[in-house]
Formats: sequence, C-alpha cells, structure tokens
Amino acid sequence: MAHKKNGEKESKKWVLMATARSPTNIAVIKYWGKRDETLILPVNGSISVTLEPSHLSATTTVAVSPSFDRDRMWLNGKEILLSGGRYQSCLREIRRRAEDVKDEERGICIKREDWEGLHVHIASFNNFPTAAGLASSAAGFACLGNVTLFMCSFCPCKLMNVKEETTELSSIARQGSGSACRSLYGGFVKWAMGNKEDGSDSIAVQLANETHWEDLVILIAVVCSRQKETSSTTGMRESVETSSLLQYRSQVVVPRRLIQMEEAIQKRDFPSFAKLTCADSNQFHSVCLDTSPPIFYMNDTSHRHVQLCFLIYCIYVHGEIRLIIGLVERWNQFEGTPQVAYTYDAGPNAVLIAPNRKVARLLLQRMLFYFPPPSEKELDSYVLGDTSILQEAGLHSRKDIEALLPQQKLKQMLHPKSILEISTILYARDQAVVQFCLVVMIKLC
Ligand SMILES: Nc1ncnc2c1ncn2[C@@H]1O[C@H](COP(=O)(O)OP(=O)(O)OP(=O)(O)O)[C@@H](O)[C@H]1O
Ligand SMILES: C[C@@](O)(CCOP(=O)(O)OP(=O)(O)O)CC(=O)O
Repeated sequence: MAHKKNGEKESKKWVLMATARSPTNIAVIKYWGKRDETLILPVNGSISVTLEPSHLSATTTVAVSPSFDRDRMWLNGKEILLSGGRYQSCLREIRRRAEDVKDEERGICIKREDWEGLHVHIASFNNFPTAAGLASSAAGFACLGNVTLFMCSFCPCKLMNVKEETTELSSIARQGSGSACRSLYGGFVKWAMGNKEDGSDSIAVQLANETHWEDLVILIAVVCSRQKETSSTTGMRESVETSSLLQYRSQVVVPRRLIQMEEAIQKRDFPSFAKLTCADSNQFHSVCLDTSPPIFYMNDTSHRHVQLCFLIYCIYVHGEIRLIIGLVERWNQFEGTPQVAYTYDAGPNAVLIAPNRKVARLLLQRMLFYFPPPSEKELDSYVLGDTSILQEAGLHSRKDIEALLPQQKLKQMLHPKSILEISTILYARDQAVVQFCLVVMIKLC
C-alpha cells in the first residue's frame, strides 16, 4: 500500500487526484451495430470529426485513496451505479495496466500490485446535454455518447501512470463506449472495425489533424436537450437483430464510403464530403426505421413533449427536423453543388457543417430567420459557443434578426413544390413557438 512517514493511520489520509477533459466527436460515417457486445467491436468502420472541447466536452476527476471502501461515480453531480459491465471493463483494463506511482513530496508510494486493492471516486460533468444524441456518447459515454466512458479510462490511466500508447488507450475507451475511442484524437478520426476476435485491431487512428481543414465551421442546432428514449446501445442491438438494411449497409455501403470519405478529407473536397455525410446520416436513420420495432430518433422529441403536454412546441419541433434537412437540401440543390452538410446522431439535434466562415454566416442568417429566438430569449443565450460569426453576420441583437429578409436566392428557390413547406416555416416564425439553441463552433479540436 502507500507508505507515509507517520505510520499506518496517517497513510489512510492521502488522496491522489487527476482531472482530464475530453471532447466529443460527431460521426460523418456512422458506427451502428456491434459484432461483439462485450468487447464492443463494430460491424463496420466509422469516421468522425472531433469538436472543440470548450463547447462540447466532458471533464472528469478521479480520486484514489486507501480510505475509499468502494468504487463510486457521480455524473453531472448525481451518483450513478458503477456496477455496469462497461465501467467495470474500463476499470479492470486500467488496473491491469497500472504501474508504480511515487509522489516523494507527499511520501506516497503505490506499488503496481497495490492498485487492485485501491478504490476510486470519479466525478464527471458534461458541458452539453447528456444522452440527447449529441455526443455520440463519445464525450460522455462520449461523451455522447459515451464518448464518455473514455473519460473514465483516460483519467485513471493518467492517475495510475499507465505508459500506454494512444492506440492502447483507444482500445480501453472503446470498451466503455464504442464512439469514445475516436475522441482520443483531434481532427478527423477513423475507427477501423478490425477483424481479430480479441479486438486488438479494432482501434481509432487519426486521419488528419486539427489544422488540416481549419476552414470548416460546425453549427449545432439543439432542437431538444432531453434524454432520448432508446439509448444507442439498445437501439443498435435491435438493429443488428432485425434490420436487413443494416447488413447491406455494413457489408457493402460503408466499406466503399470509408474509402471515399478518407479521400474527400485528404483532398479537402467539400462537395464529396457533404454528399457522403448527408447520405450516411440518412441511411443510418433508415436503418433505425428498418429496425423492429422501428426507432424514430428524429421524432423522439415529439413523443417526450406530448407526455409533458408541450403539444404546440412538440409539433413545431417535430416539423423542424425535416425543415432543417429540407432547407439544406434545397439550398444545395439550388446552388448545384453542396453548400452545407447535415448529420444527425441518435437524436433530433442537427449538426450542420459549412465549408468556410462565409457560408457559415449565410447559414446562421438563414437559420435565425426561420427559427428566431423566442420573445423571452436574448440572442446571447440563444446562440452559444464562438459567436464571432454572429458579429460578422451583423447580428448583434433581436432587432437585427427581425430585419433579416429572406435572401434573394432563397426567394428564387421558391418554386411551387416548396411553397407549402416554406410557408409552414414562415408560420412557425410568426408564431415564435420554435425554441432551440444554436451552438456555433468554429474550430475543430
Ligand atoms: N461524462 C460522462 N462520464 C461517464 N459516462 C457518461 C458521461 N456522459 C454520459 N455518460 C454515459 O453515457 C450515457 C448516454 O449515452 P447514449 O449513447 O445513450 O447518449 P449520447 O452519447 O448522448 O448519444 P449518441 O451516442 O447518440 O451521440 C449516459 O446515460 C451515461 O451512462
Ligand atoms: C449514432 C452514433 O452516435 C452511435 C454511437 O454509439 P455509442 O458509442 O454511444 O454506442 P455504444 O458503443 O453502445 O456505447 C454514431 C457514431 O457516433 O458513430
């Protein structure tokens, strides 16, 4: 055990702590389905973009002390059970790799073999909605999704002085939550599905670092921050069991898309990147619909709000999801080449990617025109994150938004087929019932 100069009683008093912050990531080629539930091995590879941690990240502190009698964890201030297999796998893997730790100043010396008998207390906070389909569990189980269990493994690693390469760490994180393994790197990351039964080749690798495609701007429309009804883990299990589309997707479609996406990223080819991103998000949600019973992640919000009796709100939220996709699709179609990409994880929140600040300004103007802040909300609590684009777009107050006119080009896009949809949006705008926040992030982590 740890040895302190003042004897056994004193030695019970020490506490060692370490804190780490981890970003979330958003998949542009989605991971959906496991071939091994325990080791968390996917049925296909995936590619993601790691987000700037100041806006979407999990911060985890781990403490270890001989006075702790069991492992405990608090998530966003609330104690949660650590008995789940994933948390246990992570802690076991980390303890297995732990090494001697010496803190001479405080007289602490922990031998390798001592770690088995020591307990940890873990406290983690997400600076964004938990389990709402935003983090790919990556930042929190990622963080979002879970991406978050990765935190549990990362922190203790630091604390236990684990001398592992990042690839090893990514394998530990993966066993917490699949998407979490991609959050160990910035920039663009690929999680290779691997073929080995023990999962040793199912690891994340960085495709391009955070400076490779700096012009990209990511804007997240938070339609709903409530916890979704079907977790990603349950949802993908049901898809594997029942969806034949998933089999086709994982065996035929994704392998091809991974190659095309890697190429698009290397060449900074935004049109190809956008086409692949939108198509893959749409196919992922089609797989969810092809699951029995079907999973409606994009509609989840409406079900919850009906239960909570926010009926009007839910109707418009329900509408928005399709409207955001419609808005982007029409814009892209009108320009003849993709201007903006959209992607949705297992939830209704839209992740929109613009190729540069100029397009991002236009996108923000359009979004705010169609979905202005509700009357009781000020602009600075409606648009969060790096708001410099807001300033560049000349949007300083509610008045500036009210003065926005639909851009000329958008007017021209109003051919008869889309009139109905646009007038629904305008109706929503007039009613001011649409409430959601925009998070603008301009730098990839
Ligand atoms: N900071 C965190 N530390 C540890 N575990 C976390 C953390 N944040 C979230 N989790 C775990 O992840 C679960 C949420 O995962 P889930 O996959 O359902 O949602 P998500 O990650 O927000 O969405 P998605 O994976 O679709 O992006 C939580 O219930 C919790 O168990
Ligand atoms: C839709 C997704 O966000 C699914 C993420 O799933 P999780 O990583 O949360 O699942 P588990 O491995 O069961 O924890 C797509 C993605 O991030 O690739």
